Amino acid sequence: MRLDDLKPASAPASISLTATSRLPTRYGEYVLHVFQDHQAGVEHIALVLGEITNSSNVLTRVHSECLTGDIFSSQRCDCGEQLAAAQSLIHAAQQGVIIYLRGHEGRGIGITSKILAYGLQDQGLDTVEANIALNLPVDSRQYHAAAEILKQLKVVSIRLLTNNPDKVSALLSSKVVIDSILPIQTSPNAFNQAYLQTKKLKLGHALSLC
Ligand SMILES: Nc1nc2c(ncn2[C@@H]2O[C@H](COP(=O)(O)OP(=O)(O)OP(=O)(O)O)[C@@H](O)[C@H]2O)c(=O)[nH]1
Ligand SMILES: [Zn+2]
Repeated sequence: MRLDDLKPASAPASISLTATSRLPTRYGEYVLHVFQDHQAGVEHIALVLGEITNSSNVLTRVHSECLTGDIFSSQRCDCGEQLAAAQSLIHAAQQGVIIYLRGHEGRGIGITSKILAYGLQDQGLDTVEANIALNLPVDSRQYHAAAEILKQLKVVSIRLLTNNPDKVSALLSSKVVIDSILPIQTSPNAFNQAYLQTKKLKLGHALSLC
């Protein structure tokens, strides 16, 4: 796929493809596209394996940026493990896409506030209470950029890897066609057990925990 192939005349100017390259990874040889989100002022990533243009049922992970989990292997959350699991599943299927959404750090509150929230969680608040104590929204993420990227990649419909019902609703309201939803389970550890329990109980995530 070339840059020109990805620019339908009808695409809103708010998201545009700015660069593309091969990206060999431990999980296969992907193609990485950078999309500039002019409205949010961030650059999102689409990591594509195999041919997804005009394809249905494409295995898809829409992943919110988590610096601590994705880069530093933090055990306070399950993000890093989920990202690796998604890449591994896509590798096994030999087709799929990971849309890595920037500006989503801390469910939208940013890295400074997330780390402040971690401090409050260390004093006994849960992940939801900590955001509220900082006078910040519990979850301010939006997904229309992901929908627009899927449209520009000409993906017809997806198999979405997620446990988050709000993500499903948001993508559906942005006109993404979801064929099925696949849970993305990770192994809880001593540091993220309470966090996962809160995601399940307060945020409605489809997690099977004991
Ligand atoms: N504010 C805040 N954000 C967190 C915390 N732990 C992880 N995050 C952020 O939460 C986002 C990921 O959201 P999750 O709820 O883990 O998962 P999800 O993407 O909504 O749902 P899945 O598709 O099932 O993974 C990332 O942006 C993380 O930075 C926390 O304790 N507080
Ligand atoms: Zn995380």
